[in-house]
Amino acid sequence: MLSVKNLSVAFGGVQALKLDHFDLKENELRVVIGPNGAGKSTFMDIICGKTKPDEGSILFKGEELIGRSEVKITEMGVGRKFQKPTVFTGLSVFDNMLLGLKVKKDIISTFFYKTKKEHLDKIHEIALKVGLQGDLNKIAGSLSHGKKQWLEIAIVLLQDPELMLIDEPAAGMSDSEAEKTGNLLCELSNSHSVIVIEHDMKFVEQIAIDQVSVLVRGSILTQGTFQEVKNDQQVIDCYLGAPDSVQAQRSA
Ligand SMILES: Nc1ncnc2c1ncn2[C@@H]1O[C@H](COP(=O)(O)OP(=O)(O)OP(=O)(O)O)[C@@H](O)[C@H]1O
Repeated sequence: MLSVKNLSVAFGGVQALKLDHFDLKENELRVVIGPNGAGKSTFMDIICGKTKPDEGSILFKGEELIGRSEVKITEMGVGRKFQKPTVFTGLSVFDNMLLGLKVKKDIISTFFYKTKKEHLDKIHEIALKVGLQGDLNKIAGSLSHGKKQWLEIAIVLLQDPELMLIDEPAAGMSDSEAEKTGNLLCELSNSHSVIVIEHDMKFVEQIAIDQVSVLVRGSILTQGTFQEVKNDQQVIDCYLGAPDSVQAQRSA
């Protein structure tokens, strides 16, 4: 599904990413963890075309992503959810989802657009999937932080992505919202490939049904099951044992 080779980028002389290789299988859920500044968001920014790397290759279903625009990469089937919700807070949940639909958006099509039954069905199906079926008429700005995040995930799903990139989905959520989000991500991985960046190790444990990759100073330090990674002395030294890690804060 995704094959990354020799990917690197530096910002003003600071090497933000230097990945030898990174592979993701179809319908795999990969969690990427690592300290602040390790290059996790930069990695996702490069995959989705937001940041241009200095060198490297990213093959998505055999096609090169490097050099393509963000719009083209989205059209190819890569969806990105950023950490901070970016929904239109003055619009209803339904209207936010309608705007997220994958439909022709040139001026003529937009002017003559009428909501089609298949689009309505799709909005309702995805609202049900993310747990927003009872909130479609609510103003998005009135939703809890957790529900705003689910709306963001719904908007990504409306683009029919095959690969979903999800940045810190559980940040700022209550325990019950985080648990529901974890269940949703595991369910989504039955039909999508998913890469999740996360700091919260309790949440990582819930969603780490496949492999966890540990990124440190722009490179993969190690990769394995949750238990393998959690007990890896290098990971403890570089990340989990650090005084500012979420793990440390939770057990303090
Ligand atoms: N646009 C940019 N311009 C300059 N430096 C950048 C830019 N984006 C990222 N960096 C730097 O690249 C490095 C990697 O940052 P990145 O945000 O990818 O890390 P991260 O692992 O996602 O961190 P966090 O967990 O705090 O979100 C950091 O040193 C950061 O300051």
